[in-house]
Amino acid sequence: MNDLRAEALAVTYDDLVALQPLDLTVRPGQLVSVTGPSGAGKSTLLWALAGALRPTGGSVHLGGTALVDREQAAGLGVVVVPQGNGLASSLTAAENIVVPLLSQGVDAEEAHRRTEEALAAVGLEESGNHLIEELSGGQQQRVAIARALAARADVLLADEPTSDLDAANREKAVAALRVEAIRGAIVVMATHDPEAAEQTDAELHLDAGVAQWRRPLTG
Ligand SMILES: Nc1ncnc2c1ncn2[C@@H]1O[C@H](COP(=O)(O)OP(=O)(O)OP(=O)(O)O)[C@@H](O)[C@H]1O
Repeated sequence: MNDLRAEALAVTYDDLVALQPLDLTVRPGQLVSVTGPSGAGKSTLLWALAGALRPTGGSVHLGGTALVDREQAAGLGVVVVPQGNGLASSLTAAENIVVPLLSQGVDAEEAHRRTEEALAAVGLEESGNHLIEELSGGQQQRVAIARALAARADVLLADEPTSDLDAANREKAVAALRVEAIRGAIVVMATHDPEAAEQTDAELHLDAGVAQWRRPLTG
C-alpha cells in the first residue's frame, strides 16, 4: 500500500486561513490523531486529505497519485467517517453498510459478511435491523464507524468518531481503528478526546490552523 503525503497543504475560506501550509506523511499501518480546539482546522485537514476540498495551496498524494476530488479519492480507497455520521436515517444500520458495498461491486455474500463483522466490531451485532432514526446518537456514530470498517479502506479518515461514545464504546471504536491500521490501512482520526488521542501512534495538534506534533510519528 501507498503513503499518504500532504505537501505544503493549505486551506483558506475567503479571508480565513483555516490551515497553514502543512507537510505530513502517514504510512500504511499508522494511526494518527489530529487534536486541537474547536475551529482549529481539524475537519478542514481531514476533508483536504480526503480530496473533498480543493486546497488553496499544496497537494495531497496517495503513493504517486494526486488526490483531486472526492470521487477519485474514494475510488482509490480513501474513506471518511464524517462528523455527524452521514447515515441515511430511513435505512437500517445494516443497509447503510451493505448498500455502498453492493454499489461498489462487492459480492452480496461478502458484503453481508463484512457488514456483520463490522457491526460486531463496534458492539452492535444485535442492532443491524434497526432503523438509524431508532438508534441513539452514540449508536449511530458506531454504525458510521462500522460502515468505514466494512469498506476495507486504504486510508480511513475519521472526524471525531468517538465524540458521542461512553468510555467502553470509545475503547471499542479506537480498538477497531487500531485493527484497521494493523490490517495495513492509514488511519487519521480527529478528536477532542485526550484518552482517544493517547492510544494513537502520534498526535498532530492544530491551533488556529497551525499544526505542530505533540507526539511525532516515528518509523
Ligand atoms: N465551508 C467553510 N466556509 C468558511 N469557513 C469555514 C468553512 N468550514 C470551516 N470554516 C472555518 O474554518 C475554521 C476551521 O474549521 P474546522 O471545521 O476545520 O475546525 P475543527 O477543528 O474541525 O472544529 P470542531 O472541533 O469544532 O469540529 C473555523 O474557523 C471554521 O469556522
